[in-house]
Amino acid sequence: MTANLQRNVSETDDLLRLTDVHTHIGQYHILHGVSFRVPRNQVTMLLGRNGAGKTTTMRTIMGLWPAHSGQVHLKDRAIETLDTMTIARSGVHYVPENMGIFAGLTVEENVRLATRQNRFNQDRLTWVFGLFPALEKFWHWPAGQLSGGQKQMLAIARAIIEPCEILLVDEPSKGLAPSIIESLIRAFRELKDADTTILMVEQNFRMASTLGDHVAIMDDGCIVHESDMASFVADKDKQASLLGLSMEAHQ
Ligand SMILES: Nc1ncnc2c1ncn2[C@@H]1O[C@H](COP(=O)(O)OP(=O)(O)OP(=O)(O)O)[C@@H](O)[C@H]1O
Repeated sequence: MTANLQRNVSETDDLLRLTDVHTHIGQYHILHGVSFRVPRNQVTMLLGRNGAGKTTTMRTIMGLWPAHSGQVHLKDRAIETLDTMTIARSGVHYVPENMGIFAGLTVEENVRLATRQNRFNQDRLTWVFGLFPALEKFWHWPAGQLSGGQKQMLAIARAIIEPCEILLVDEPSKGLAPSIIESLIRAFRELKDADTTILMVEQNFRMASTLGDHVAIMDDGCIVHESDMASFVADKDKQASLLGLSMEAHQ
């Protein structure tokens, strides 16, 4: 099957799709016509050098830095003109790079605040505890006292405590020890097995290549490559030319 044909067949099952998106931050034109797809029930990795525009893309999808032009489709619905709250309510949940947790509140309070009606669905909470047992253990601790890895787990738990269509996660492995990264990889794998669609920005190549099904590479505010992860991992020359030494643990 040719690449084009493959693309046409699978395009019908994109959960999220960006088409020619331009974003300005103040006077700066940051995204220059970004187009890529996030297939349903897959993990899509958004990779690229520092300053390529990955976080800006995530924030644009969430409406935090609205697109100046272009389209963002969630299934068949155009969401690029919606406000952030409406986008989140439509099922697009975001774990920002700074994690966005409240250090002075307990783990429980942090997760409770992320529920729609200030109460837990017990089955969902049990599922989250299964993914991140440390959160159950430290349920009544102030979030500020958690380790870096546990804070990341709390940030993800807040994003998945309510069912979502797609989870956006910005650099979850940043600053974490290898053993913690391995446990995050296991948790994301379980999420994926539970049919969660994920778009992730990641600097750790092992995490990106192990978890990713699909990959989009950014450079200077544009997408410069998009393919399935397996063929990108197999093409060492392409990795070197598009990513250089920008990723940790590059193989
Ligand atoms: N608030 C801002 N005001 C002006 N320019 C900004 C702002 N935030 C980001 N930029 C610029 O936008 C470009 C893209 O930044 P962005 O954070 O999206 O890149 P990134 O690929 O996520 O980088 P990194 O991997 O370092 O996090 C960079 O040139 C950055 O300097």
